[in-house]
Amino acid sequence: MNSKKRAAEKAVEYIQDGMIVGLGTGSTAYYAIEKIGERARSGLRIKAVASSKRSEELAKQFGVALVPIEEIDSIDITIDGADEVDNNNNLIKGGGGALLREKILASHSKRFVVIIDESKLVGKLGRFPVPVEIVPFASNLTLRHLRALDCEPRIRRDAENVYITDNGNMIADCFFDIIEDPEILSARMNSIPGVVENGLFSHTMVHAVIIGTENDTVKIKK
Ligand SMILES: O=C[C@H](O)[C@H](O)[C@H](O)COP(=O)(O)O
Repeated sequence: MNSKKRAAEKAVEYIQDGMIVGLGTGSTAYYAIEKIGERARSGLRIKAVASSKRSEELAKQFGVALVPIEEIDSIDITIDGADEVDNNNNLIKGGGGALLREKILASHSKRFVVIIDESKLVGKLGRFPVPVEIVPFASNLTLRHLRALDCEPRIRRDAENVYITDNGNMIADCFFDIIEDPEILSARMNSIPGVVENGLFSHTMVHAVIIGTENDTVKIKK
């Protein structure tokens, strides 16, 4: 079993009967959704909300019952991947373009469990570009504001076309070197008119990080 799958399956052990479960997005979250489907077929009764159209499709494919997000008040547990995790459990997310819905789910979750393999661990964030969801209107001007934060922003493209999120927006991937203070940077980014949300997730949201290792085990970092 690969390390992403190992981390995902460990996280799914936290799910209990009757819970509302947030489904993350990406190649690691895929294994979690698959495992939840397996447990549902063996009798686990849960309802799920998805952080992307892709994860919604996967849930249907694996037989995970979905509930419209408008019908819930809170989420018991959300299980999701990350692109980078620093020493303090701050995250960069959104490599798969789902950061806005993911952050909404995470912020309403009693437990937000992050599943990664060891390659995602860093001392300080910044090796991976910070994805920032921006509205298409005046995106050139929004990029100017982002550039003033000492990064090189690039509009994400999907082969020939500009990548469009599930919310109809664009993603600016912002290349930094090292991010010294993710909380301050996140606040600065979100104060720019035209920015909808950014992919920096504060450690204060994170209940645990489950790391699948190469040698058949998982480590849990709190
Ligand atoms: O938008 C996508 C998400 O934030 C993913 O959770 C993140 O990019 C990690 O994805 P993966 O598990 O495929 O590395």
